[in-house]
Amino acid sequence: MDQPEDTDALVRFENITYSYPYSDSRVLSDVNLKLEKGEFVLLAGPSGCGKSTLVRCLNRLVPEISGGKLSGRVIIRGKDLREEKVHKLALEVGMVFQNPETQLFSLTVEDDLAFGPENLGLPGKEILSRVEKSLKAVKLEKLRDHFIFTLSGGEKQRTAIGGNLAMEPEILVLDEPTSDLDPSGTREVLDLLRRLNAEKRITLILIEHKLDEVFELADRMLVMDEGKVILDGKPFDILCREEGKLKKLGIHPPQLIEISRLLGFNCRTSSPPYENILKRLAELLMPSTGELQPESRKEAKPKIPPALCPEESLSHVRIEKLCFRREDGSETLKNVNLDIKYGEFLALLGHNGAGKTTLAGHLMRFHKPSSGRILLNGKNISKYSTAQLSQQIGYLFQNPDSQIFMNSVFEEVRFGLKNLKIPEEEMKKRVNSALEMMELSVYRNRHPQALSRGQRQRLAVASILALEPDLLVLDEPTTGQDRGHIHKFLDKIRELNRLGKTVILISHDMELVAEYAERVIVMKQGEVLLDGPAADVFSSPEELDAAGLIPPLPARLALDLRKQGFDVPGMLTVSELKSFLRAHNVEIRD
Ligand SMILES: Nc1ncnc2c1ncn2[C@@H]1O[C@H](COP(=O)(O)OP(=O)(O)OP(=O)(O)O)[C@@H](O)[C@H]1O
Ligand SMILES: Nc1ncnc2c1ncn2[C@@H]1O[C@H](COP(=O)(O)OP(=O)(O)OP(=O)(O)O)[C@@H](O)[C@H]1O
Repeated sequence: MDQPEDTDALVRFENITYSYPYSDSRVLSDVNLKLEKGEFVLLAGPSGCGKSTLVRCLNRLVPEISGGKLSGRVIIRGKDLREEKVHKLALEVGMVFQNPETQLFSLTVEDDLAFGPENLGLPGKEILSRVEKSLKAVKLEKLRDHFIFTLSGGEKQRTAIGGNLAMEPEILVLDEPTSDLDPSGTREVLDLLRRLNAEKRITLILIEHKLDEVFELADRMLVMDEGKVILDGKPFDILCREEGKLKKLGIHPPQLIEISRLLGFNCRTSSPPYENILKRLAELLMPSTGELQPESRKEAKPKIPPALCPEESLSHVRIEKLCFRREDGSETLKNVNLDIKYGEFLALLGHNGAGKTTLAGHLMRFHKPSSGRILLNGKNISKYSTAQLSQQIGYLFQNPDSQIFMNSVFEEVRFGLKNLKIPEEEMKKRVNSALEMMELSVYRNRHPQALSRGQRQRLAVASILALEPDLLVLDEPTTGQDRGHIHKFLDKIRELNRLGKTVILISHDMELVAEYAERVIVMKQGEVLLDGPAADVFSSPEELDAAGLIPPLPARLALDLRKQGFDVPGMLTVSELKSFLRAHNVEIRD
């Protein structure tokens, strides 16, 4: 029987069930949802649960482009989308995809932002004004004339968001829009979304794995699992009430909620402001640490670019006076000196466009230095080809699609091993174990492009792990992954590191860096700004701020407690904070 039309809801999903072509398994299973105009909805769920597929029903990319079987209806403003044209919907429902490269087609940043409004047939003046507003909103004014192919990952992400903003759509779907952005860029974009939602009442659907920055912005949180919406409510309520269920799905509570709960705050409707958490911590520590101890404050001192180590033989990688000037004359790397020892777990951080990927790419000779040199195992790499280097270095590209090209998941992992001429039996063993490690065994015969983004990312990682290289260079390996998979994967990397592998991790995720990396290098505009143990670097908020970075919450709390005179060590993670409080007999709720 037809349900009566609900004229209030902006969007209705009615009994949506969907399977991809050549597959009987349901990726969406009887989804029923109503979204009101102006709602800010946070959509979470483990990698592969169907989030991207669900939102793609809103502009009929599913099933018009994807193929497959869709039953049920999606209704926007009372209109059944089956009667709408896909190209028209693309203008009404803005969509920022996970991989920005799939939606940038113009030559320059400015052209790309103008593309949508031009297609709407708007007058020239209006187009110009929208482009200007969007450029400003995503802070790309300075790069307006730059060619898209020259942009860094984060700059591309900003362009994709800007392009959608310029269309001023009524509904805007963002599929992990901040995954490639630096922390301050993330805050800016989220602030922009908050304003768009509040001032223009744009309905927002935000898909995110990392909830820390977003949960306070959303009015509503939806959690999916295996093609179904299993939780629907206020973010605070869900995060507090359903912690166990969420953790099982790999959705970890934001640090703010975790710490607030530890300290006995009630977070069912809101979280306490940072100042209140700090105050509570100070109160709790007061009796046990006794009086204030300003003189014992240990100001951590990160090393500023280190002097070159004279003992070359100890270095796994040694970068000496490396400069890289591009054809357009821009200096992307300026006198970089680094000495990386065997078995180090090092994180390379910096704002979008700081030069991290360019530096890492030098190790593989994707770029040739303008001056300076790089030694690998004491040998100048200028003698080696990229193919030779790839036998010693496992290099994970920022975008997994840049390195996936075989026709099945199994073949993809086997490919690199074939090049190493490893015997067939050994090869199979390694492929199977890498697929198992990355929880991809069930997809072994599937085409890689028929995987979700998180699954493709894990496939790229599996291909590298199978090679068992001595040096792993991982350029933002955690994008598109739920926290459960991220921890399993990074635990594995840590295990390899403990067995002696050297790891260079490029990341914008400060929490993960704080948890896993021993040494942190911060780049700013092509130079090394900070280099030292993680605890020291995260105790330098001013320098980090200059590089667009924000220390994780426990590190900020420790720093502020020290400023108040408490003798608190540099703490990087919630578990370190817990141990510290326990050691000081502070009662916490665990
Ligand atoms: N073209 C396709 N053919 C067959 N199966 C597909 C195809 N694309 C995606 N899938 C499968 O559909 C399921 C849902 O994928 P979807 O991309 O919607 O997940 P997701 O929740 O957005 O994941 P992620 O967080 O990793 O992006 C996954 O198990 C994926 O393997
Ligand atoms: N092919 C190119 N031509 C000209 N400039 C380029 C090219 N590739 C990158 N750049 C510029 O070099 C700078 C450094 O880029 P890189 O990708 O190394 O930055 P990143 O620190 O890895 O940034 P992100 O965090 O955004 O990935 C950026 O400003 C970028 O615009």
